[in-house]
Amino acid sequence: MGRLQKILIPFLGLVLAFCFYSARENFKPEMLKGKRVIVTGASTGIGEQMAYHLARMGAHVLVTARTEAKLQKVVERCRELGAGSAQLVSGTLSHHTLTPAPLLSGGLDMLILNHVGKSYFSYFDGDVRHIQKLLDINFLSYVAMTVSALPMLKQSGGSIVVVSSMAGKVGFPFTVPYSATKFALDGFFSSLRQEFSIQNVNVSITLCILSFIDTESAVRAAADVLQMSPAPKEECALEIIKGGALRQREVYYKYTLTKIPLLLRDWAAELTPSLFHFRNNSL
Ligand SMILES: NC(=O)C1=CN([C@@H]2O[C@H](COP(=O)(O)OP(=O)(O)OC[C@H]3O[C@@H](n4cnc5c(N)ncnc54)[C@H](OP(=O)(O)O)[C@@H]3O)[C@@H](O)[C@H]2O)C=CC1
Ligand SMILES: C[C@H](CCC(=O)O)[C@H]1CC[C@H]2[C@@H]3C(=O)C[C@@H]4C[C@H](O)CC[C@]4(C)[C@H]3CC[C@]12C
Repeated sequence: MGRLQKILIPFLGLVLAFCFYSARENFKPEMLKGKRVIVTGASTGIGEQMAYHLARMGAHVLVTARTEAKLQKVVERCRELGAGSAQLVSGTLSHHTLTPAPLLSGGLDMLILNHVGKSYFSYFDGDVRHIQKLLDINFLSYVAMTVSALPMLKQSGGSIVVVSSMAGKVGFPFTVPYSATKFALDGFFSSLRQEFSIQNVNVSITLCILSFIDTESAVRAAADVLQMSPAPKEECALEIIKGGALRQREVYYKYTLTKIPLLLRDWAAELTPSLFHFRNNSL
């Protein structure tokens, strides 16, 4: 890396950090009051905490996961915390999943795609079928739910929030299948965001790039191997909601060194529409 880059990259990072953090001060919890929000993967972990934050803000919350008993407890807690309403839909999410109907009868303001299938934190074992299954749960079901929810979100001028990972922006060892699914999310939703911008579709897409978070599944899988402490899931959940409510393109949580060079790549994406000739917003 040249001398100029050694000066430029940290400086750029500081400038962007200022922009990033100053925007967060515009968030007000009342932004979510009365809003209709679906949170997937909300029976535990970050999704469960997002449901509770949304409940405290007075949102109408619909939570999904496979384990109905856990979801029932989350719904009860949401009602105690002041949710406008709290509902659940239980079942496996896969590529043919449609967005849960109950809440959609009244419309939808925010779709938070958060669920994740079980994977391992060790060397890739060559199991292609596992990757196929994980792509279905972690990626294709996100696409299917987005397609199904889009008419409602266009009507409300709503938001899509996609929970991804630093492992979906940078190749880490021991996360090969999982990382492939998270990179796919970046490709699909970052490209879709560019099309929404060209076609003036008033639906925001927020990609959330998370570092190591102290959920039971992640700590169990990786705490012994990693040289870093996991960040709190409660704070992480709130940062995701803030980013979606402020219609930010990307939310990074936690802020780590690997973020700075990534911001340059994010900027590069902004230049892509200028590479095309458009006639009335179409090719
Ligand atoms: N924790 C971390 O360190 C990091 C997490 N992330 C991302 O954050 C998000 C949440 O992670 P985290 O809270 O740790 O995950 P958890 O394992 O704690 O929760 C996963 C959720 O997804 C649900 N789920 C699992 N399989 C399916 C399925 N086939 N269909 C529908 N729902 C399913 C689970 O409920 P049930 O089993 O009842 O279905 C649960 O509610 C994920 O997208 C993850 O990739 C990103 C970076 C770091
Ligand atoms: C070590 C990484 C953070 C480095 C940085 O912030 O600069 C972590 C970033 C993402 C983590 C993985 C992840 O996305 C969740 C997985 C969930 C699994 O259940 C097990 C753990 C993870 C592979 C987790 C491991 C640490 C990260 C790669």
